[in-house]
Amino acid sequence: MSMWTRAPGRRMQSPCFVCPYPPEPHRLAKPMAAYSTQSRQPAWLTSLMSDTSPAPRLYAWSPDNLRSSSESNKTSSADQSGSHDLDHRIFILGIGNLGRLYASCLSMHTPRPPITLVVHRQELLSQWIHGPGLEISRLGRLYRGKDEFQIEWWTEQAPTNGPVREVSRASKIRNLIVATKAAAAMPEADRLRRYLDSSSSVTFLQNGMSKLWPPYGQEYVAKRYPHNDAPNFLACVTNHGVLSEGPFKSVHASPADSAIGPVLLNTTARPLAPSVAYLTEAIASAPYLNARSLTRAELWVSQLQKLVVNSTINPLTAVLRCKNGALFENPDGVVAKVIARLLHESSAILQTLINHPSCAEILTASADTKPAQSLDSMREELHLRFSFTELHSMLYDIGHVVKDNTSSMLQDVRAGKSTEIHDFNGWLVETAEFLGQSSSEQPCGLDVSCHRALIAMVESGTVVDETELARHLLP
Ligand SMILES: CC(C)(CO)[C@@H](O)C(=O)[O-]
Repeated sequence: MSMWTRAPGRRMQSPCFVCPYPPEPHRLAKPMAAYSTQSRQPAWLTSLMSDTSPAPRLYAWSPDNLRSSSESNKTSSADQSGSHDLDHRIFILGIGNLGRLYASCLSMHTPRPPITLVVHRQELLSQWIHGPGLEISRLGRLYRGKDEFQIEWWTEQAPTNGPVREVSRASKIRNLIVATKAAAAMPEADRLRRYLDSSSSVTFLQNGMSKLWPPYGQEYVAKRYPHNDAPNFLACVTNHGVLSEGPFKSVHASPADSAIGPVLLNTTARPLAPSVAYLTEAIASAPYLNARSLTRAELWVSQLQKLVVNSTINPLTAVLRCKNGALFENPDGVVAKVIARLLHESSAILQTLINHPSCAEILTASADTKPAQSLDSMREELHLRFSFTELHSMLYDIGHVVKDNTSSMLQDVRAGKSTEIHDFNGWLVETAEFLGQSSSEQPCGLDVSCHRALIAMVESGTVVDETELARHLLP
């Protein structure tokens, strides 16, 4: 059983959360009314919609476009990725830690699917040409892969040297994994809309809640794909701890597990695109990924649980500048007290959220393939799962598994990159505000003061020791 579905006793083995394998996602996700954590349109959607220009034509630069013309005459790597293999080709956009992990695991399938890595800078193409390829060390063994992959850089600028090809040879991409940082994920997927349609499956790997949960997924799709030709959107929850050691090189420091499930499928296309099952199965059965497929409701719950982990471990390790395991060393210390405060706030938010009317349809969406379970009993189970005690023991279990890793947020701050604090703690704060505003009977005053203070610390680049942490975050 996945660490994320650890259950109080056997209660979570109820029909609602037992996942049939392989999945039947097309029967699970139906268009539904809304769940939103905001009453206004979110900034990411406003920003995408403010761009009314047509979807850009994009060119796929390959190493052949950087080599001299005599060299590129000798090579034909760009020609290998013809449109004939599109049904099986998996494009991975963003080759950071998670992109590397998924690419390496997918490449270990027998037979190996064709895989194209898509980098976001021309410089990375040059580095790839001269480097050893993708390297991941795991449990003392080194995985190395170069010929296993095609590599491309996608840009509006046509190459001036070598073959001039459009992305996916101007056909529709069938299988796309978006492995960028959270803030770039929707803008990147949106930029590719010329190459996506109902035959496409787009799987997001980012931590945090998917932006395409109702209602904004439907709103986005209605605006960008007005002819019912939207791609199918899926997401993964990744619990592995991966540490970057430079471009294309990572340590799989804490092997754990992953899950994949549907967020928003195009059910107007009948039959559902084969890419949904193909990509789901490719990920669910990839060596070393230890992944499984989830129903839509399970994915939503799993993302919420992972959010609790990321909104606790990531910012605390960022401000304390420590490895994950250091947070859990002293069960009576200051850090343990701060963790408890954060978890009390998170627990209250999630327990209120699951009782909000807008969540009913997400929770009941899988009922068509399973023996009926009443919404009330599902809520009762989730109430228990999101209790302080359950979240606390889940976090400490995970903390143990990923103790040797350096959190993605600490890696980001050390590399001078922006963090995902708004996608984690920020989401919780916004959700608490939404629940406070929309509660008609009695206003629920959800305390988010510890999450708020932690956001401010991360945003201002504050680094503290335990004494100062207590001063900032304990009453
Ligand atoms: C599980 C996790 C906290 C391990 O470091 C990871 O999600 C991360 O670093 O973001």
